[in-house]
Amino acid sequence: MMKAFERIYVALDTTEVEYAIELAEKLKGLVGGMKVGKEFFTANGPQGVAAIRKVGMPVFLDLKFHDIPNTVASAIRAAGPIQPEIINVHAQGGPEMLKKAAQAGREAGINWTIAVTILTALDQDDLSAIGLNDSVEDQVVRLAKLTQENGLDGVVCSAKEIAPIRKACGEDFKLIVPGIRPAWAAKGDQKRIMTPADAIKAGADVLVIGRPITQADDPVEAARKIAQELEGL
Ligand SMILES: O=C(O)c1cc(=O)[nH]c(=O)n1[C@@H]1O[C@H](COP(=O)(O)O)[C@@H](O)[C@H]1O
Repeated sequence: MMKAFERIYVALDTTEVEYAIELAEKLKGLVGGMKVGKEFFTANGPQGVAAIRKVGMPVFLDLKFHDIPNTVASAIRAAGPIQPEIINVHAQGGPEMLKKAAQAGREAGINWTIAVTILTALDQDDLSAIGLNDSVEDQVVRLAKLTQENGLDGVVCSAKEIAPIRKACGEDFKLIVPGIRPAWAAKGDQKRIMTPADAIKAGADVLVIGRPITQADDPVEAARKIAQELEGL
């Protein structure tokens, strides 16, 4: 059973490796892990990720691979030596890509290989603009089922879709949820959002939280406040 604070992964969206290490050191013991994405990885590569791992925190390598099946599988195998706890691809890469990604994740010894459904910065109008005329919820559930059928461990989704995905995919399927905004934080570019406590109550396994912690005047205090909101739920 995960403790409440262990469900929080902090998004290290920065190019600055020293700052990232310092933040990871300060947040160790207050949150469950660090999420390293395209900005940090493009600037600092696998060595940068290794420096975060060295702090002693699990890492979610968020590179959202979306390419032909062979390329995605090879990229996941290449991530093996970095030893991320979680890695992700885009579910829109299709069934064959998902299957190969799941296999590669297992071969690489990565604990959870998961797929992004519909990004939390998109809403119904954005889906229409790219020619997807189903509701956000139907499209997310379709992609979650496809992800599960092809052997991955879970999905990234907004908190708004936790209930329908749980219904479709069951209790063991991992739900990693960004677009988290405490009542006191700015929404920024996120559109499908929820508070940390409500997302956990809805059934999220992991909360991905960036700016509400990293851009706070005191990130340690912000992380502590969020962890406290989750205690005893
Ligand atoms: O895969 C992700 O982590 C992800 C998927 C998604 O649908 N939406 C989303 O915001 N994310 C990531 O989650 C983090 C959210 O950061 P904040 O909006 O600052 O809390 C960013 O690093 C995003 O890249």
